[in-house]
Amino acid sequence: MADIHDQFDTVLILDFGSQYSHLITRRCRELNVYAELMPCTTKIKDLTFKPKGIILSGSPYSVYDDDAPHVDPEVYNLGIPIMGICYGLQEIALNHKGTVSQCDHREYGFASLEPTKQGPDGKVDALFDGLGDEFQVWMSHGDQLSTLPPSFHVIGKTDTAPFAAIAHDSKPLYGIQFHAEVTHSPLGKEIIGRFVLKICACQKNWTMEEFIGKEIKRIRDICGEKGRVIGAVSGGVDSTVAAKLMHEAIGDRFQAIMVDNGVLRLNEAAQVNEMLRKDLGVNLTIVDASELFLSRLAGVEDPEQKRKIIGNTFINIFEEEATKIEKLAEEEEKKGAAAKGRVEWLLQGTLYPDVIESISFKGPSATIKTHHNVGGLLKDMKLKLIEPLRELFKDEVRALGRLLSIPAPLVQRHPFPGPGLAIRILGPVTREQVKILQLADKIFIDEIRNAGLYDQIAQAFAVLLPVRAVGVMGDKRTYEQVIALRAVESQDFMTADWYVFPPEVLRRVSSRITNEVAGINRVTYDISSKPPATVEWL
Ligand SMILES: Nc1ncnc2c1ncn2[C@@H]1O[C@H](COP(=O)(O)OP(=O)(O)OP(=O)(O)O)[C@@H](O)[C@H]1O
Ligand SMILES: O=c1[nH]c(=O)c2[nH+]cn([C@@H]3O[C@H](COP(=O)(O)O)[C@@H](O)[C@H]3O)c2[nH]1
Ligand SMILES: NC(=O)CC[C@H](N)C(=O)O
Ligand SMILES: [Mg+2]
Repeated sequence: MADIHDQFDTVLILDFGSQYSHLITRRCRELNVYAELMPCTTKIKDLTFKPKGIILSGSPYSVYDDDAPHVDPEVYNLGIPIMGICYGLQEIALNHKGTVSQCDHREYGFASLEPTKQGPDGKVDALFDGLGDEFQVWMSHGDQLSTLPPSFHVIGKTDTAPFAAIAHDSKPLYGIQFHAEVTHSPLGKEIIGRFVLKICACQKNWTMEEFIGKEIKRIRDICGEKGRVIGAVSGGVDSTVAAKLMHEAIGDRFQAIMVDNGVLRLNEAAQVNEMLRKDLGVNLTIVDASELFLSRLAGVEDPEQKRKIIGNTFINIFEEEATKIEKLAEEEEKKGAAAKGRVEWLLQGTLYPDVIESISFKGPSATIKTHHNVGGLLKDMKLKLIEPLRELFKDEVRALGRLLSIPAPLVQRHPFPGPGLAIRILGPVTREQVKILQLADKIFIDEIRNAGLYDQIAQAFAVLLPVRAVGVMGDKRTYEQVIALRAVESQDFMTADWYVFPPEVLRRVSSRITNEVAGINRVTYDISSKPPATVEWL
């Protein structure tokens, strides 16, 4: 089976645990060059493909730390271009007998890089050629090179770092002390581009147009003539794009299943049904399991327990449905229908950030909350996994969705968590509480859309608080619940900031919710960023 890195020129990013490693991967992809992240401990003999170039990331370690991670020295025998960023530069220097020492003071923030003129004709290195006599870069380090390794020369310096960028005299080996991958280095992407396009000579063919054709062929190869696939869909972007891609590849041999868990948004099941079946032509079964979910959730307040119950119930329902589909096919066959293939595969909408998290060199970080979805938990299922979006970032998935003619409102949809409204109702979940939250949430989202703000906001939703407040309505005292509104701007949901609304939008939302939703007499707006808060309240 042709793997993705056999089909596209690939830059390998070796991760030493920097918080920016994934950004290096992203920058290459934005330049239409396929890049993949692997732990720095990867052994070259275990690589199943030959990269066109390698980038060594930054790291929280110092190269001289006892437990500092080091690259397999075999990388230098591959004969391909290698560039180190920050720790990566220090690692290359150390591997070539240079020295690294602690700076007098840590350098964190902007610096001005001056490309150094080389040789008699005074040209600057190809990495910086034409970028100007001096340009802004962003630094984050406590160590720096104190002596240059033999056979290397300086290609750029700053006021405090005389070896801010270095290159080997005859081999394609480079090191830069600054972080070219962050947007605070305005020419950073251009510099990464010089490396991957000019020095590594990668083809610029990583586009979703190229990807679609190749991925559809790959799916067909994997599934064979008859193999059938089932997949859980939620109406969210990831599962919809994955479902549509499967449909393009194997048509009706793909069967989508949506579970109504009783904590979806207002009319969500009906809308997803309409969309997937009619607009996208995907085979869909909707299973109404709301009774079961809500009965298992009764009286539960603890957020992690809510997640666990929902995750487990999802699996139970999903397995039942998979078995039903298999049985049905067997019965039809017995009655003489043409033999259908076995349901061998389970589609999952896993994205690259999930993959990165699991392969990151740094290892597991503290669990803030367990993000539950369906597929990730199907441990003892006999089904094999098929994950067509495994290599993609969210914006690539959206671009893919547009190419697959998935309607724009769907492609731009805000994410919605698998455990749904259960983690937005702060007390126990009941049908009545779900109804209140569904109505308030719909008003909020409708008004955001009416104001033309939906696409500027990464995620918006209402939260139902378990407290009651006093109000006055029609001269009568009321004693009712409170809705909190949440809207955030975010690139990747790892960090987020609250969205600044025009006041009239908030006024309209508040007035509509208190007027139209029985049981609510007060609306508040959440002005917390992440960190220290999280996006969801639970
Ligand atoms: N109600 C549901 N019915 C069936 N599957 C679901 C349901 N909710 C979630 N899932 C499954 O869990 C997966 C993970 O959910 P997640 O919310 O992360 O992704 P998504 O819903 O596809 O996209 P988005 O992140 O945009 O909401 C989905 O891709 C889908 O396979
Ligand atoms: O599928 C999911 N299952 C979950 O249990 C879950 N919890 C949070 N989220 C979504 O993740 C993003 C970050 O949310 P937090 O800042 O609250 O962790 C936001 O987009 C959240 O909506 C979830 N998604
Ligand atoms: N960002 C980095 O890669 C830092 C590398 C190393 N820990 C230093 O302080 O210099
Ligand atoms: Mg979702």
